[in-house]
Amino acid sequence: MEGVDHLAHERNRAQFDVDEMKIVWAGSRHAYEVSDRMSRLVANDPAFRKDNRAQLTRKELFKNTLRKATYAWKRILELKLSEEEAGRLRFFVDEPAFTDLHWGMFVPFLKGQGTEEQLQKWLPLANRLQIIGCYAQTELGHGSNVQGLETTATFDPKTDEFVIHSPTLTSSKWWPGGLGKVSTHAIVFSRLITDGQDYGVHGFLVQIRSLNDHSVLPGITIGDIGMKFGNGAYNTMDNGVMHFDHFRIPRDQLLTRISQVTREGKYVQSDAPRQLVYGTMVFVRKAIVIDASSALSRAVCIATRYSAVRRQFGSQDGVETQVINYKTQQSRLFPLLASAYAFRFVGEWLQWLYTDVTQRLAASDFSTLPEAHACTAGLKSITTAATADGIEECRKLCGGHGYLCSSGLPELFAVYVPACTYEGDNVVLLLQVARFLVKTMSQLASGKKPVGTAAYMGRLQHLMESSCKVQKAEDWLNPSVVLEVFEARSARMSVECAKRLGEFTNQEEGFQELSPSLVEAAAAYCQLIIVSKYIEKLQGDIPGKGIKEQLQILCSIYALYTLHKHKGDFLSTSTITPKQASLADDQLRSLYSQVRPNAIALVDAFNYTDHYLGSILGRYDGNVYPNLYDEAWKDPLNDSAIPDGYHEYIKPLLKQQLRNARL
Ligand SMILES: CCCCCCCCCCCCCCCCCCCCCC(=O)SCCNC(=O)CCNC(=O)[C@H](O)C(C)(C)COP(=O)(O)OP(=O)(O)OC[C@H]1O[C@@H](n2cnc3c(N)ncnc32)[C@H](O)[C@@H]1OP(=O)(O)O
Ligand SMILES: Cc1cc2nc3c(=O)[nH]c(=O)nc-3n(C[C@H](O)[C@H](O)[C@H](O)COP(=O)(O)OP(=O)(O)OC[C@H]3O[C@@H](n4cnc5c(N)ncnc54)[C@H](O)[C@@H]3O)c2cc1C
Repeated sequence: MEGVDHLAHERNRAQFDVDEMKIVWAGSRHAYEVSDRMSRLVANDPAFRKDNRAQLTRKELFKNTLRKATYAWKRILELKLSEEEAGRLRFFVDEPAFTDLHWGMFVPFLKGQGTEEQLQKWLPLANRLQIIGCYAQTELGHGSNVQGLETTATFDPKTDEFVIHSPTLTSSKWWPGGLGKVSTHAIVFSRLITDGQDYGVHGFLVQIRSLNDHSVLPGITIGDIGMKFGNGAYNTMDNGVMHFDHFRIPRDQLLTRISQVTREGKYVQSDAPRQLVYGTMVFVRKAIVIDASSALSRAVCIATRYSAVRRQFGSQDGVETQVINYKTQQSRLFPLLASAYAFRFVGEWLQWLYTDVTQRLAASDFSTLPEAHACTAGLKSITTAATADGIEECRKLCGGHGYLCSSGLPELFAVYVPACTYEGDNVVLLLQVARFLVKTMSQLASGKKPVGTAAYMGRLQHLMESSCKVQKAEDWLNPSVVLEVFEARSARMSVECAKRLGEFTNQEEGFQELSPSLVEAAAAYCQLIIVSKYIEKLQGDIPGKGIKEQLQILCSIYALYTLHKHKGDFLSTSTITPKQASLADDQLRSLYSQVRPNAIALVDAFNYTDHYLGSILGRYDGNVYPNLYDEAWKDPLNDSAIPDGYHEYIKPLLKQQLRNARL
């Protein structure tokens, strides 16, 4: 029954204007129009077909990715797309490729660390893809510990060059995407050594392959690091290994916005903090938070549509029940739907914070850098962990069919999970947030007023003594009650950690010992940010029929579900009583019932094409079964009724059994 909308009855139940919600989700009418246009452009072009990825060998897969990435670039030039349009086009092509690292890390690092002269030389080449760059920071022996990197860049005043060298096996660059087979250039993080002194890690621009025949330059060894988790998935990317043997580059290829080496070999540092060398990581972590809402919403869209199509067990009128009507299904699915919206809005805020800090840095105001680092690191950690778990939960919500590649969920999971590791392991990043909190607490004692997301710490005494006012379930719908409860829980966990840290004579030893609790306090702070930014968003003007009401319901679900999941924190800090926790659960159930009639429309608001979703279970028209059935026959195993290997293995086996039976 092609052409029939099996979910039409669900769409007719919606109590809000879906088209207006699409604009809220996209961030603005302009952003919506760009996304909508780019997603259709990709979906309607057969060159971007992706449904066969799981069946391709690594070599076929990789070549196919090169074809798509270069074709996408050709279309970008032909259509004269803006930077924004080009970014959205690449997003909807939905295939990790060398271009992600070129545009996502190489170019931003150049822009952030290069001087005007360096930008004039390199940026036009990079912007026209006349050179292709990657970001070579991580090594075989060190990833998290950036200060522990071993590659050296030793200045040779005789030739006015840096000598890039990998002194050990563990100093080999290991993981950079785009390095293995494609990039012509790399940002290579190396320890700067001049005049016998080691000045720590700096970024160097290094040409690694010939621009004539793509051969690796003499003195460098490069390869791909091998297959990664899942079929298809992230194997479209050539994550690479690179070893240097005294490879020479000109002195002006040290990217020198924060420090320089003079012709004589003197190291000169600017006034800017050296942490600015980590600036690209802040930029990408912010992008990863926004990306988390995309990945989670995609999985939720599939699971929600399929849950409305799927029926199991009878009901009184003889029609089987849609699985979306089971309270357990709702209690697993709707918090993920709410989280997708919550991550979207915190991502919007993070974008604002990033723009703000960038403008301040340009004016040599470094005061908000620690907060920007803590927020990007912490929110990257919380949102990627919840999204990875959420995608897997969506697979389970789709029962057996969720395990088929044609559901789109296995590949989405395999592509997504490394987000918990890349751009900073999630635990390592939460420990950075914990350091920020401990520092903020200690500065309180010296009278420094906390600002931004830590401003609530200024009301510490009140938050330590306040008691939650909830008496009935509906009281949990009051945003100021919810906000204060999250503030009190976060403040009390931080105070408890600080108090216990004070019992150690050696602070660093105490930090190591208490790190599991510190990570929990850091997570509480990040969840508070997500809840508070969502509440702030609702205080603004949000036009459109029923839009604000739906967003309020989802905000309450995100907050109360988070409270439910971390009940132990709220109870052990005496922020709420067991009775209040149980009232929160009552309120949650009631909220789930309010989401139910709007569920399909709320996922339609993501405006994903069937091409982007890549899922038979998540099809817009809900016509799942015939398509699932047809898809099975396309598997190469079904090319013939008798499989390869029958004559070799199965036939002799059956013959043997027959002989044994006769004996
Ligand atoms: C590309 C995407 C775009 C695509 C675009 C296409 C469009 C599609 C859009 C989709 C987009 C997404 C898609 C994703 C695809 C991704 C592909 C995979 C990419 C993966 C790339 C990578 O994977 S690339 C390697 C990343 N590798 C790390 O991530 C190492 C972690 N490890 C550290 O990050 C540090 O090493 C660690 C721990 C802080 C300790 O640093 P440390 O040793 O120096 O130690 P300390 O703790 O002592 O820190 C000393 C002081 O620095 C302060 N500080 C520290 N960091 C700071 C910072 N960043 N900014 C400011 N301040 C900072 C700190 O707060 C202290 O401040 P204070 O002294 O005042 O207290
Ligand atoms: C798909 C993918 C793409 C990548 N792309 C790039 C790229 O383009 N360029 C690039 O340079 N790198 C890249 N990386 C590397 C990535 O950034 C690192 O793997 C990441 O930063 C984690 O570092 P690690 O591997 O050293 O983990 P480790 O630090 O070795 O982590 C191992 C375990 O130790 C724990 N741990 C480590 N330190 C501490 C601590 N201080 N306290 C408590 N626990 C700790 C961690 O929590 C983790 O459980 C990529 C990685 C992946 C998976």
